[in-house]
Amino acid sequence: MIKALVIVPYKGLFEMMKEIQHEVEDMELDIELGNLYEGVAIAKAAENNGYHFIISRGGTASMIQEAVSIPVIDIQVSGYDVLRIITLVKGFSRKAAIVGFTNITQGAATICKLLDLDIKTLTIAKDIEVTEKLSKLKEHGYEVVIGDVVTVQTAKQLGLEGVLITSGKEAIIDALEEARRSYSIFSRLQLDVSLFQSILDCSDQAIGVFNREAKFVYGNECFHKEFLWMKLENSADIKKLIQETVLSHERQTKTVHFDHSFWNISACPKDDAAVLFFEKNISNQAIPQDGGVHLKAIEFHASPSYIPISGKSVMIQNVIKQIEECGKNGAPVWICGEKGIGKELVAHSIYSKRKRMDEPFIVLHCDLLSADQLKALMNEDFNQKHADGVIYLKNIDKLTHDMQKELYLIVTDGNTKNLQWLVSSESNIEEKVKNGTFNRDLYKELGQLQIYIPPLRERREDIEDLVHVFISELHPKYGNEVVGIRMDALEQIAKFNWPGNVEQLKNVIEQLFLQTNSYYIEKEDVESVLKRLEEQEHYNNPLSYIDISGTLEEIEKQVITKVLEEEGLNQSKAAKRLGINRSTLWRKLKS
Ligand SMILES: Nc1ncnc2c1ncn2[C@@H]1O[C@H](COP(=O)(O)OP(=O)(O)OP(=O)(O)O)[C@@H](O)[C@H]1O
Repeated sequence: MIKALVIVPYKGLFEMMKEIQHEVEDMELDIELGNLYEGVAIAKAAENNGYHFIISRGGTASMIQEAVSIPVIDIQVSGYDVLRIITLVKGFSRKAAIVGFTNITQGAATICKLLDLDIKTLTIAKDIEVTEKLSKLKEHGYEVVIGDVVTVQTAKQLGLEGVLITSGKEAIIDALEEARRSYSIFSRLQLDVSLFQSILDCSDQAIGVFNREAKFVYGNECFHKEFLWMKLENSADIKKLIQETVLSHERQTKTVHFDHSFWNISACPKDDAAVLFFEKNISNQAIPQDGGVHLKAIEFHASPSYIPISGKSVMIQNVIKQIEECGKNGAPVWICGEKGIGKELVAHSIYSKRKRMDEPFIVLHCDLLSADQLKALMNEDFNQKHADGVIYLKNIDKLTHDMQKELYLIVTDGNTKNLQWLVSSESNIEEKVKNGTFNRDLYKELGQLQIYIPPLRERREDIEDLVHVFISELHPKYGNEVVGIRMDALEQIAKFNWPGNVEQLKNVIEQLFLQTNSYYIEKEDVESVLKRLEEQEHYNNPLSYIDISGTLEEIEKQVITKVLEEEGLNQSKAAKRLGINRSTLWRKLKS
C-alpha cells in the first residue's frame, strides 16, 4: 500500500485533505500542516519513517524536494482553481493583479482574455522577484494581489490585499493519481534495483562507488566484507585515484597498498562518481599477514615515478647512454655499484624507456624474499596478468643458494620469456661466481648486459648538481626558505668520502635543510653535520677504535673495556655479551 505524508501549507487545504482521506482506500495518508520552512522541518523529521512520497503544494513542495531524498508530488494549481479565484476577484472594485510562476499566470491570462476581464497577470521566475514586482504594482495603484502563499505573504507585508489561490478537490485528486502512477513505476524500478543488487552481491570482487569528494556512495556485499568504507575514504592514495578518475573521465588502474594488502584497483568514471573494482594483488599470497618484515619483500609500482639522473661527470653520462641502449631491447640488465649509488633509479629509468608503461614495475627485495614467496608470486595467474612486466631483483647476491636455483628455473621457464629482468648487486659478483657462492648459470642468464655505477667519491663533479636537485626537491616538502648553499660549504661536501653514496648525500642535505635558519646552507652547518657523520662511522666500525698493533691479550682487554663502556659499566651485561662469566671478565681486566 502506498504510504504518503501530505504537508499542506494552509489550514483550508488541511481540512479538505482530511475529507478526502476517508474516501481513499488504497493509500495510507498522514496529513500535517506546515508552510515553507515549517513544512521542510516536518518532512525532514519524517523522511526515514517509510513514506514512499511526500505530497505538498507550491513553494513548500519545492523547498521540501530540495531538503529530502524521497520524491515530492506537487499539488498543481489547476485551471479550475484559477477560474474559481478569478470569478471571486472580478467582483472587487479595486485594481487587481495575478502574480505567480507560469503555471498560474499562463492559464489565468487566457481565462481573463476569454472572459474579457481587466486583471493584470505578472509572471515571476524566482521567489526573490516577488517583493520588487509587488512594490511596482503598488506604485501603479494596484491594491489586490492574487497568488500563492509567498505572494500573499509579501503582499500583506507591503500593505496590499493578498488573495490566495487555493486548491480545489480536483487538484488533490490529480496529485493522488500521480502518486499512484509514480508508485507503479517506482515498484518496477525497485524490482530491477534489487535484481541488480543481488547480481552485484554474488560477485566475489569488491565493488564500491565513491563521489568526486571521495565520499562513499555504494558498496556490494564483498566490498563490505573486505573494507570499512571510512578507512577507504581516508586513504590518500584512494582519494587521489578517485579524483583523477572523475576529473579525467577515463578509466584508471592502480596498485594500492591498503590494510596490509596490495590491491589492484580499476576505477571507472560514472557521471560525477567513480566505480572502483578491487582485486587482491597476487603478491599478497606471498605476504604473511603478520605484517612483519616480509611485507616489504615484494613491491608493486603501478607506474614508477620517473626521476631524472643528475650529474655531469663522464661516468654518469656513460651510464645514461647505457640506459638508452638497454631500455630498447628488453633483455636482462645487471646493475652494480655500492649501496645507495642509484641502482634502483637506473632500473626505473630503463623501465621508463619501454614503449609500454602500463605493466607494473615489481621490486623483489632479495634479502627479505623467501622461497615460498617467490614461488607464490610467479604462479600462473601472475604469468597471465603481468607477462610483459618488469621485475627488479634488488640485491640478488643476497639470495640463498636454493633460491638462486629456484630463480634460475623461473627465469629460463618459457612462461616468463616476455618479462624483463633487472638485477642489482653491490659486491663484486664475478668473484662470487668464481668461488662458487653465486650460481654461475643464473649469472650467465641475467648478467649479459651490465651497467656499473661508480661510487660518488670517484665522480665528485656530480655533487654540485645533486645538491641543488635535492634542495629543490625539499621545497614542496618543507617550504622554500633555503635557496642554496655557500660555495665554501659545497667544497666541504665535495671533499667528504660519502661511503653511503648518493643516498647518504641526499639524507645529509635534508638534515642541513631542516637545521639551517638562513637562506643559504653555511659552511659551519656542513662541518658540524659531517663531523657527526664521521664520528658515527668511526663508532660503527669496531676495528677503527681498537688498536690491533698490541698483543692478543692487549687487544682482548681493549675489546672488553669497549663492551663495558657500551653496557654502561655493567659487568654482568658485558660478560653476557662476551660469552664469559663475570669472574673471568674481572680477571682478564686485572691482568
Ligand atoms: N644520479 C642521481 N640523480 C638523482 N638522484 C639520484 C641519483 N643517484 C641516486 N639518486 C637518489 O639517491 C637515492 C638512492 O638511490 P637508489 O635507491 O636508486 O640506490 P641503490 O643503489 O638502489 O640503493 P641500495 O643500496 O638500496 O641498493 C634515491 O633517492 C635516488 O633517487
